[in-house]
Amino acid sequence: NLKWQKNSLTYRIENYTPDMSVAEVDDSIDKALQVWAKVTPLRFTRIYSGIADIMISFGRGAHGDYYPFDGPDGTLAHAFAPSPGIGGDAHFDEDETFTFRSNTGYVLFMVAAHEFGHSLGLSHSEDPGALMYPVYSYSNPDTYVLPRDDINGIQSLYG
Ligand SMILES: CC(C)C[C@H](C(=O)NO)C(=O)N[C@@H](CC(N)=O)C(=O)NCc1cccc(N)c1
Ligand SMILES: [Ca+2]
Ligand SMILES: [Zn+2]
Ligand SMILES: [Zn+2]
Repeated sequence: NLKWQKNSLTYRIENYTPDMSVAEVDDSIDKALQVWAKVTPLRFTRIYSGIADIMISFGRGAHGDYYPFDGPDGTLAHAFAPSPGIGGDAHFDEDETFTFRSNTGYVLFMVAAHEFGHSLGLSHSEDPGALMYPVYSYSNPDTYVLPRDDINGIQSLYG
């Protein structure tokens, strides 16, 4: 499945990382989804039980799928392309240190925004300035603007 066949998607935060407060995780996830909602007709609704399109969880090592995490650094998170079941789900490696706003550790907002690009059907970009570039880089979440390459990518799917 290249993309979601609906514009209204649900998400559920299944568990939390001890690195940040609940409010900071909630805010990071919400802002990361808004990055994509701002430039598409997509709308995200949070649910607190049952199965959401985008199930969000933190885990370490083997965590229930065929893609075990690898300890600190390396893979920070992964997400599955649109499809029923695990499609859209985003998993974050608990062996990383996630932060809210500081640039020590990985800013959860940045990692989540990247992962949700995958959840919506985007693959990696070769543009080093793109959010979907394979390698993490820090940007201030309060002033973050989605790069043109990513806008073009997501609007080619949902524009
Ligand atoms: C082969 C994949 C499972 C790698 C994995 C990824 O791309 N997940 O979406 C990943 O965690 N890549 C690291 C690569 C690295 N350690 O620098 C990453 O930072 N990806 C997340 C990320 C976050 C924010 C921005 C960007 N550009 C990339
Ligand atoms: Ca890791
Ligand atoms: Zn996983
Ligand atoms: Zn990625």
